Amino acid sequence: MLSATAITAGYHPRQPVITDISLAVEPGATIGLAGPSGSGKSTLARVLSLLHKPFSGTVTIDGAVVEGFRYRAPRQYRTRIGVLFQQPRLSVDPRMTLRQVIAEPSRANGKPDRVDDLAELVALTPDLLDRRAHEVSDGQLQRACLARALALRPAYLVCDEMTTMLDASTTAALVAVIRDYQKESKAGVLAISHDMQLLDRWADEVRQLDP
Ligand SMILES: Nc1ncnc2c1ncn2[C@@H]1O[C@H](COP(=O)(O)OP(=O)(O)OP(=O)(O)O)[C@@H](O)[C@H]1O
Repeated sequence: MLSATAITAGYHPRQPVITDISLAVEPGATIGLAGPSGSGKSTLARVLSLLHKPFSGTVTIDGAVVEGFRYRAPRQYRTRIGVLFQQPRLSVDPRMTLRQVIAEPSRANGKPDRVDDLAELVALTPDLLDRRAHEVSDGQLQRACLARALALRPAYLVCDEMTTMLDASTTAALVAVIRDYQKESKAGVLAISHDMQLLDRWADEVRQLDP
């Protein structure tokens, strides 16, 4: 289980964005997270992805309490959590080809890169793999980001407004890829979205963050 317990977090200690929030993602489950803009959904997602250190509270992964966040997060925990963001362009080095983007986590961890299999999984055709980020659409780039997020076969996937920039058919295709991966791997998913219809269809349970 990936869980946050009594998390208080934000960017200024005197003005936390979220206060005393607890949330758990069981293996195989999809938890939706909704709430108005500014309520702290992304902040909570970043804490759970070990990218942001909370002021207080704990994150545990499969029973182990995480002691370090950001660059201090132990690799064995970081690699268990895949992350997808709203704007793929901000999370990709523009000098890289899609092939390099998808291969990056495997290379960094000394594993075989499986780029062709991962590209097929997210329906990226081979000709796209040699293009750079500015030579593909948002949807194609988000497909590459999903392939990158799945590269190390994470036990948990945090999707922060992953589909906001995408059209309905690309959204449906990416959600289907995640569902298939989940069926086969029993991964737990945290899905953040403004789109309640999407969350109702996608998630087993939807949590609402208050303003
Ligand atoms: N890096 C940052 N530095 C300072 N304040 C920030 C930072 N990131 C977010 N905030 C502030 O924290 C609050 C919560 O932001 P957050 O992005 O977590 O909310 P959200 O619910 O995900 O919003 P949205 O639905 O608009 O994405 C907002 O008031 C925002 O301005």
